Amino acid sequence: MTEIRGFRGQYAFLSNFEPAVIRVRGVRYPTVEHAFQACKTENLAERAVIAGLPTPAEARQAGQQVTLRPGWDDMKEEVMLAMLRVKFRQPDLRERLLATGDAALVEDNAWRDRYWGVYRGQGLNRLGVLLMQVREEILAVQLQAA
Ligand SMILES: Nc1nc(O)c(N)c(N[C@@H]2O[C@H](COP(=O)(O)O)[C@@H](O)[C@H]2O)n1
Repeated sequence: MTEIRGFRGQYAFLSNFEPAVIRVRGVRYPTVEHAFQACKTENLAERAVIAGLPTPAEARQAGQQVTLRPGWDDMKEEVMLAMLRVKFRQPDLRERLLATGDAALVEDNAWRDRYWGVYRGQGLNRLGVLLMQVREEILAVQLQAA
């Protein structure tokens, strides 16, 4: 099976750090990373601060310091999936995701994240798995409509 390993270069659009406007409860976030990190808290003031941060790296850092909502660990995958569904509703991004065909999407990373990605060959690759799920969902809708 073909594998897309590492979301860089022509596949950088798969990264949560890439620009993609996401709206959650009326708030505009410039990337999935901003939106995901903001969803860690129910505190609207903290969410607003994250929404306004200039880079996804800063949003991620801010997300480590928010008042964590109860049960976050159990809901984080659902939240990530919801954000990715919104991101890939955008026609250009949807087409680029579909163009990856049936390639395995692997968030191979250098930042030692073995939950959302794979580091040095080991990891759950949950981001990659959720991206493949969104790709399947889009394809299923297209096939139904055909
Ligand atoms: N580009 C990048 N740099 C890092 O340092 C990262 N940790 C990531 N991973 C992304 O971070 C999000 C998860 O954040 P939490 O660890 O749950 O706070 C998720 O979007 C990963 O893809 N990326």
